[in-house]
Amino acid sequence: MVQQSDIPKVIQEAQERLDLVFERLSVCPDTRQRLSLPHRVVEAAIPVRMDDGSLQVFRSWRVQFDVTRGPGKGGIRFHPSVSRDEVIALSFWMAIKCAVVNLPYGGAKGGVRVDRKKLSLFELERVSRGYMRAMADVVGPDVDIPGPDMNTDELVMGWMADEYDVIKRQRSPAVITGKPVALGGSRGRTAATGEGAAQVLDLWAERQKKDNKTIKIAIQGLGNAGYYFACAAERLGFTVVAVADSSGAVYCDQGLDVPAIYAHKRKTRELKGVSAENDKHTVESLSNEELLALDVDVLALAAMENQITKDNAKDVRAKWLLEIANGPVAADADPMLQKQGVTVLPDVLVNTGGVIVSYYEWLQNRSADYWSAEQVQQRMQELIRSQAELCFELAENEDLDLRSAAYMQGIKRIAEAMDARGTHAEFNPE
Ligand SMILES: NC(=O)C1=CN([C@@H]2O[C@H](COP(=O)(O)OP(=O)(O)OC[C@H]3O[C@@H](n4cnc5c(N)ncnc54)[C@H](OP(=O)(O)O)[C@@H]3O)[C@@H](O)[C@H]2O)C=CC1
Ligand SMILES: O=C(O)CCC(=O)C(=O)O
Repeated sequence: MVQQSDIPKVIQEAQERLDLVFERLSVCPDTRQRLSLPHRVVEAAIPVRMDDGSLQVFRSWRVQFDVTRGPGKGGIRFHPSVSRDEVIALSFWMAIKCAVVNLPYGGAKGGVRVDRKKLSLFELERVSRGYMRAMADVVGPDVDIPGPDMNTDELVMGWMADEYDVIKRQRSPAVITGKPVALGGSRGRTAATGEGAAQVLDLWAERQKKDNKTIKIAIQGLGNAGYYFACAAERLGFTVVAVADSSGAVYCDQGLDVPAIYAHKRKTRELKGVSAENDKHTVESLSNEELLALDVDVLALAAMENQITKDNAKDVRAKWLLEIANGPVAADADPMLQKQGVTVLPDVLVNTGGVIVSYYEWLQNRSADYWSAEQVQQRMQELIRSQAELCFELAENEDLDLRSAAYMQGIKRIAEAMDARGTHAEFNPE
């Protein structure tokens, strides 16, 4: 029997968010116990020779939280504050997320405690290859398939894929997703997370009978997820009026020229200094806090976890909050937002475009049959919209908030798989 004190605090907190779902669902109580502890946690030191000749040792983790529905799946995060607990929590949410959109995967996640911005390109390559050397024995196409996350991109995935091949002395493209197309990556993976989030928002607006043209969006985070979300949202007729990165935010009520702003950011590495020349209209500089409190229709959070907490939830004036990042709304802020009438579209549904296209990449690698960008886009849209539709209907029929409905959709599928494996042979709800 798992003791409460054995359960990592982050998982106790995660499970508290699921209380309502477990109460409502007639699944075996053992499911909750099974989801209390990670299946496997691997911690490794990565020694790296720096360009100046010194040696630095980076801490890293790979966690496979649950593998009942299939091999582990989840990205690798490079961040100076990443911790064992954070990776455990993220791997837990990956298990729920893959089940919400019915991918044949469990949940996993990885992390390296490193500040990418302080590394040269060669140092970044050595850290990436070092991570794969440390984890090569615990990942694999049928075991655990890493992919990109914060501060890791196709460059990093490509080096890791190559390192795995060198270690195993064979070509195994299906071991990792988010690779460059030249190495078996899928067309459309780079934009997929943002694209998928825009599709969920579009469907939600349609159900609310709102015209996209009347909807103004502020976005926190202008990296992979945030930038491609902005592009897709504009294509679908929404207006992006504000964007933020870690250096600050810019705002223009008539709408921003996001590609021009992104080009500036890529050149200078920050939003600071975006001026009127970069944009169709004059832009105003804001702080991140001001962006979160803007009077817009949609606040899209595409940066980090815990951006809206009990301390700033009261300042949110947007009607809809789109969670593109993982865990951007802290548990204690949820009831406050509900009370204020803010609808939260939850991360475990909204940001699944990325992992869906990662799944398609894995399928393409395994069949050696490669799809066009249009095929990828069409299949991803169909899948994310149909699973979002199911979730929205569940919320309506069961009178649940959207987060609880998404959790219910995911947990039910995990519980069914646990049951089918015979783990709960003795369980009979009748
Ligand atoms: N990439 C993917 O496929 C997926 C990503 N996600 C989630 O989406 C989120 C973003 O990931 P991704 O886009 O890949 O990461 P990136 O590293 O590409 O981008 C992160 C962005 O957030 C900004 N940022 C960081 N801290 C802050 C802050 N305190 N305030 C405002 N902006 C900030 C960064 O600013 P700066 O550029 O200045 O550093 C950057 O623009 C993460 O939670 C990730 O887990 C979820 C599913 C899939
Ligand atoms: O494509 C992947 O496997 C990464 C997905 C991921 O890490 C996420 O959805 O948070």
